[in-house]
Amino acid sequence: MTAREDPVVSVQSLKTYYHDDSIVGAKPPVRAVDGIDLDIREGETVGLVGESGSGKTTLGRTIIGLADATDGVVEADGQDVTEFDAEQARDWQRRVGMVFQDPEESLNDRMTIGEIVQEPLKAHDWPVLTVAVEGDATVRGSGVRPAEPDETVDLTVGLDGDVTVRDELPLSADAVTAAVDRSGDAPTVDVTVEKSRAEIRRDRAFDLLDRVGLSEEHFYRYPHQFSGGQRQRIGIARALALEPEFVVLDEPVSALDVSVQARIINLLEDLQDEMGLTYLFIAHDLSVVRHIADRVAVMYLGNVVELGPTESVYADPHHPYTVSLLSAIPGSGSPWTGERITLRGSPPNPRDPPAGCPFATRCPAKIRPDDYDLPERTWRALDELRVVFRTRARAEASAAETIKRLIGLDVAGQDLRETVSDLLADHDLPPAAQSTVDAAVELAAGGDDDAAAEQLREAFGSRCDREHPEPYDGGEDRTSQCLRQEAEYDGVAETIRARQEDEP
Ligand SMILES: Nc1ncnc2c1ncn2[C@@H]1O[C@H](COP(=O)(O)OP(=O)(O)OP(=O)(O)O)[C@@H](O)[C@H]1O
Repeated sequence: MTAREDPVVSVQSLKTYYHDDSIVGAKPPVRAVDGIDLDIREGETVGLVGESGSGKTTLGRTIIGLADATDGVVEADGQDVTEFDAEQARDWQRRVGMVFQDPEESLNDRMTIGEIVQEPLKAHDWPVLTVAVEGDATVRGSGVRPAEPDETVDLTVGLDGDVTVRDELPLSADAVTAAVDRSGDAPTVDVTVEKSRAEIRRDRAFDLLDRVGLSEEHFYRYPHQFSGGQRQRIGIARALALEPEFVVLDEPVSALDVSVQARIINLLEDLQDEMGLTYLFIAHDLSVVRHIADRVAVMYLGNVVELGPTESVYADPHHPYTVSLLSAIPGSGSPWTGERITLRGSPPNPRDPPAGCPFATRCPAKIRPDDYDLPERTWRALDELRVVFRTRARAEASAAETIKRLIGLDVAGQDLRETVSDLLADHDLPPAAQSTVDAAVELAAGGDDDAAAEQLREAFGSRCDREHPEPYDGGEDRTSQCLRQEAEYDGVAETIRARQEDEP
């Protein structure tokens, strides 16, 4: 669907860190969300992708107020969600919903489907019907209150006592009477609802089950009696119970068979159209969000490294991490025509992220200094050598042991110099580079591993290791956080292709 421009939620410089509870020996916090800017516009679906642990769930939970922000702003209707008091937070909870990945775990097996779907209704004491009266009037009655300006109106009462009920409510106008007393200065309206709130809740649950493709007969059954796809439908009905505007869908189809996935995605799209919903759709790979997302946000180590309209990002990814994710889509669906990119190693520890670009340690398009013309594999060997010295400086372990762990070499009995030459054995370093390495090894052998690492950094270090990239405006509603977007550098895809050709 076409999104309108207004953001429902505007995330600004958001950080969510998890701190250890223990005071003694506390580790640095996990920087799950580490400085994110993201507007989610009314009516759109933003696909949030990235590998496990990149912080997707934490971002979704922080937006809807289930996780505490450490810093930054989550703005909705001009207010900062992260600063809400208890009552405002409760109000916000009504306006947002969340669907979880594993319908098996997220549904309580001791509750019937009817109870599960009604749970949020009861928790929020729903319904208290909002009443709008023509002109200035006082509203009285149990289970009703006057509608605030800009609030959804449940009952509209005319001064002749005529009542109109909002279509979405399971309540007929016959069940509501309004007695208008005009004897005072302003009219007073006494509203009586003949249907109990429990009955309205039950009928609302029936409606919700119907909307998600289940039926009344399922009301008294238990979750274990349903298939995975049906359980996810129940999870969706529960998330929509309070008519939210914004829903976080956290891997809603990842646990389902492929054939079922398509049906659930279709259902979510239909519900979005019918109810005017805005979605944040979390998935770990790009193939799932391709059809449902208007825009895609790619997350890595607590950062949104690329953001843009889905088709545009697919056709021409700007960030090397996006390129690598796209290259992993199996079959002909991938717009990346090069070889699959296998990222080296694993993501850095989010308690201790790199100082520069978060992706620098694994980036297949890392910027290299102009001083030497070396093949990429040699640059990587030099990076590894620097990590060895740094790790050795920190851990005070023997360099041989460190190297052994890092690259799996058999180094038993060898000394530092030998293991370093093993690491660089297949690489042809120009004399100037070789003497820099030799000097660094001497420093390390003399016990000054820090100086050795620093020497290598000065000679062979990359901008990417030092500078955290700012969001770069790529035009056409696109941003990416990669220094390679600057005009002086070759493009990301082009660089990766050239490096792949260099090293079959
Ligand atoms: N309650 C918590 N306490 C401490 N660390 C946490 C907590 N929840 C998540 N983390 C850590 O925060 C980081 C981000 O986790 P998060 O679940 O947000 O990522 P994700 O991208 O959604 O991953 P997944 O797809 O595996 O859920 C991870 O390193 C994770 O281990």
